[in-house]
Amino acid sequence: MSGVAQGGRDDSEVKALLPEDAAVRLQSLQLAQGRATLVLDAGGLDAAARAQLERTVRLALAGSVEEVRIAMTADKAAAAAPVPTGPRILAVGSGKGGVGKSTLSANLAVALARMGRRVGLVDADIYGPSQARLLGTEGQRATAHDGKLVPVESAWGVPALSMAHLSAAGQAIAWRGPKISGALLQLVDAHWDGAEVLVIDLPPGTGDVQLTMLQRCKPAGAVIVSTPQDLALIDAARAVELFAKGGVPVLGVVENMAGYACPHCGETSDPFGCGGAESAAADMGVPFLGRIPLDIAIRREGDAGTPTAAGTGPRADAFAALARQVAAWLDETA
Ligand SMILES: Nc1ncnc2c1ncn2[C@@H]1O[C@H](COP(=O)(O)OP(=O)(O)OP(=O)(O)O)[C@@H](O)[C@H]1O
Repeated sequence: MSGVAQGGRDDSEVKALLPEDAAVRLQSLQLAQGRATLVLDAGGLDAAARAQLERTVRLALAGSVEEVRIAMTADKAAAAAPVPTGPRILAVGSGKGGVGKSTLSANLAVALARMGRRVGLVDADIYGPSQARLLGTEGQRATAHDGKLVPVESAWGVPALSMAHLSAAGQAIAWRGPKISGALLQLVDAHWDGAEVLVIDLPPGTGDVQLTMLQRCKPAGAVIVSTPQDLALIDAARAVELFAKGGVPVLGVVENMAGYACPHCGETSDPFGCGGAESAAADMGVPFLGRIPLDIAIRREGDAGTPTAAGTGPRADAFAALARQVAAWLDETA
């Protein structure tokens, strides 16, 4: 479907504004609400050349659209070929950082495992991995076999792979270069033998890792995490849009850090507001998957590597309720 930019310009007119070096690298262009989102093939370009390409595109489109978003893929040829993976991939994303996406990914995986599902966990936050800490596997290192990584086992029935598990194994499998996309693919295309679903904890935002995920890993679905604040919800809407445009069904939005139960008096308050994600999900036309309370015990348990979902009580139940919905979706879409 063609979009229309500021001043009534359509896709082809905007494309015509691009300098030739950018036009030949253009993989896709989308126009919506005055915003142009371009995916450019940056194969063979070093960091300086990528920055220069981005500057020329922004300059060329300035005044013609209100906002320009540019994503660069590393390699056109690589982008064409999907990675064959056994398990179905469930991406957990958020537009904004710090909303509890890693905490939610770990607990969702553990809650699914408790229901008897065979689930693995990939920490796609290449530069800021946190799953080794959340699952209590910090001291473990992944091994490699037949050129592929072997995930580490956690105590919660969830095998996992994270950059934090790789320092030794990285050398053993001849790391395929510094590209972040390559790193992600090695985590995904590993020995996930027997797993029916891989939960992937994505870094926040809509950058290289997300694009690699969409183009090469073909997620079966995505869960979006948001806190109740407006700013987080605006970014959540962007994440929903990114997956929807990539043809990935969005299972729905989870509201994290909703409702603070005071550990002293038991009174519940809503420091970040309440209900924002539910109405935002309705606006976005995606299901609302429920609330996870803001509870200091969830942070403590995460820091201690003993995921909340492995325990009992209302906060574990909140993750179990989410896992039931995901399990139902796995069955419906099998
Ligand atoms: N429901 C919750 N109640 C209390 N603390 C929480 C909750 N969810 C997450 N946290 C805490 O908030 C902090 C951020 O969580 P987390 O690292 O999971 O977020 P993230 O979205 O993955 O962050 P990043 O953008 O850095 O990847 C952590 O200290 C975590 O323990």
